Amino acid sequence: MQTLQTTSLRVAGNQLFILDQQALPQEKRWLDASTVEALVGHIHALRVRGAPLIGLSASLLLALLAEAGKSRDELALALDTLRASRPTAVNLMNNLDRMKQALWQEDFVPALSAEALRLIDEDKQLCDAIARAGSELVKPGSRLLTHCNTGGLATAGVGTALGVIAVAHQQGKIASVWVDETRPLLQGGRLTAWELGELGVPYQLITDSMAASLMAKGQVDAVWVGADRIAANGDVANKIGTYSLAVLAKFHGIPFYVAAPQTTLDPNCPNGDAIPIEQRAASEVTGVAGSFGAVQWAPEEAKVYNPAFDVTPAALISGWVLDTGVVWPEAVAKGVFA
Ligand SMILES: CSC[C@H]1O[C@H](OP(=O)(O)O)[C@H](O)[C@@H]1O
Repeated sequence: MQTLQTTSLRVAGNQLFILDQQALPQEKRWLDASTVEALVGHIHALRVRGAPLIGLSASLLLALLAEAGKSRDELALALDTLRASRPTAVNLMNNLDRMKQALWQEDFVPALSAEALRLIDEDKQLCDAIARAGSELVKPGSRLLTHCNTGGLATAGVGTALGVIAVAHQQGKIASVWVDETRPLLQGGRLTAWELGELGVPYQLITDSMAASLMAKGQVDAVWVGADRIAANGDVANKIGTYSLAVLAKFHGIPFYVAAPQTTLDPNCPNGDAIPIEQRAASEVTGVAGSFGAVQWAPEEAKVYNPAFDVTPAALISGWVLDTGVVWPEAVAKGVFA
């Protein structure tokens, strides 16, 4: 496969490398992800993360394994293993379903490579389209609030919600961005802060618990988040803490937008109750770990509830900003996502 580089993926010499997103921003560390075991480990540990990126990394690896001579049966097993690596973000399943179609073609090696590269190029274009559509909703002088990380690190392009913010910034419409640190894994405090700094977008980092008082003070003009899965009725699974932001935004009359590509839609999932929510390790809540080391502060015996995502009901969402344009609640109520 040709040499390829995105913000957090690299293909060189038929090997896949990933930018370790758990080491950022203190360290830019590229790690080998050229086996199923290695990539699954990176996905489990969120060294590779972000709904679109998880699917794209898995697709690229499958294509590289095919070029390395793996049999169709070995590739089918690899595909199933990768497909099960994280349960909530549907982009992974959607991408690998397309790769499976390529796998069953007679000349499957070039078919897999072509499909993986097509998915990468499509995601870049999807991000650009989302950013164009979403930036039109951003008014001059906006103070936006965002949660988790939805930028170039999580996609092959400019990002989803963060792509909207980046383009709106280029248009001179962003006064500032409130960045939720996003406990427990701090994707906002580590990754979004880093990406917005690189982009020169003015931002202030806040703890997740500060969003409510900022809204009460009239300091937030709109909330922009990404998505891991959009159900047929418009319910959205996203990083834990998104639902509380949506409730707060509704209470304060603040627009709440979800930005996502088509690959996040799941018409086979009737509503948010049917979205599998990944439960993660207690150690992510009882302490913190990164390239700086690790520290634990809660009692060893502490019982912990650590869902990686929550579900925001469609009734709390002002608009779904997709690559095909903005989808408003009336259309969602009529079943546009079904
Ligand atoms: C454009 S990324 C979408 C989505 O993925 C993130 O989850 P994670 O960091 O666990 O992979 C987060 O929910 C983002 O909103």
